[in-house]
Amino acid sequence: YILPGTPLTTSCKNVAHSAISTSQQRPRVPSLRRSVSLRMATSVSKEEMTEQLKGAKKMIEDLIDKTNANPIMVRLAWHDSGTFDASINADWPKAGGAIGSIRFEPEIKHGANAGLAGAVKMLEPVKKQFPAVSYADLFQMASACAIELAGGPKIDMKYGRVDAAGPQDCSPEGNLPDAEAGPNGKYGGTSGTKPTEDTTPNGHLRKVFYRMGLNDEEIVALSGAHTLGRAFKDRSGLGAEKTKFTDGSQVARADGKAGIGRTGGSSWTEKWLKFDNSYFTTIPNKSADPELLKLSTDKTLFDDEGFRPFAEKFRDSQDEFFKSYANAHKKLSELGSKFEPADGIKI
Ligand code: HEM
Repeated sequence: YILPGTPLTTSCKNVAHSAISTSQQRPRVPSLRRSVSLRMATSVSKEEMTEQLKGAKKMIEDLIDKTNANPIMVRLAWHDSGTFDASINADWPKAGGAIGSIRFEPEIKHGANAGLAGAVKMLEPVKKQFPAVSYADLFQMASACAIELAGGPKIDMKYGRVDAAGPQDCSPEGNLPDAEAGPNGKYGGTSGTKPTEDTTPNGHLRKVFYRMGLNDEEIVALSGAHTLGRAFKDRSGLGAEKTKFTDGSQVARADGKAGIGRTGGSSWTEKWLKFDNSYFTTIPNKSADPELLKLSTDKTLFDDEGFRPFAEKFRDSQDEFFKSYANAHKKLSELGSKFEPADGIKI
């Protein structure tokens, strides 16, 4: 499932003063005249880029509202950025991260990414209509919009991410976390940029997230994204075919409207299209409905001494959760990204 790069836009307003190249490699040509004309063919002004970003945001918001695709957009963005390895000092984009490489084979075919090709496909019409916006930006934008639309915190996003150019920029398989141990009793493995193998879920989570440069508070806060969404048998193999919360019989949306998209799977929370702190109130609740999902990597947030203070804080205060989540999400959304212009674009 290869999604080829979209042709570069040809708008040339204000190139001289605030040009943003949509290509990573500036052509090296001897004549100034030729250089300018080439740049004009591959660049858009900051103003034009801002307009395209705003247009893309509006289109994404409509798309998510219509399809209830909030959870899968959050998962798509996280699986693009979560490959980052902070210890790799080689040239961009060798360290992985939020670079849009998930749209290419082999990355989109990694086991952890099962189901995400459909999410990339949903965003293709947006890319077509706003071609100057990178895939890396589209993925991260869709996630931030999804959270906000579901009632979650506003995330201080910036845009202008440069896209990975091709399959050669894909991360190796094995950088994302496992929710349960494999048949050998171990989580993770040795195939990613760094081994993440561990016999415990907390040890495994730390190996994965510390590799990204994230800390315990950020691990716990980001895990709270499971307040949205479901696990599916035909993707991760986890959860049930369906539950009373996912069969379409109950309202899951934050605004009380009907509609869940595809039925089935197991959710972590009852209202799994609403972003709130119910993940943290449900996981430790022994009398929570048994049809709700509690994976080993969820339960460890209340068992591990380093994680527990944060998990309890987020259980007791949705405000604290939202504050911490918004900061951690912003950081996650920028891991490994290269921005043009370097300080990004706010819309
Ligand atoms: C802490 C380690 C994590 C593990 C082990 C984990 C594992 C999983 C698994 C097994 C699924 C089910 C996938 C499927 O069957 O379709 C899932 C879904 C999901 N994950 Fe995570 N995840 C983790 C962290 C995160 C983070 C950091 C985020 C976002 C910030 C996130 C967001 C989501 C969302 C929104 C879904 C629901 C997707 C849907 O409904 O289509 N997860 N996760």
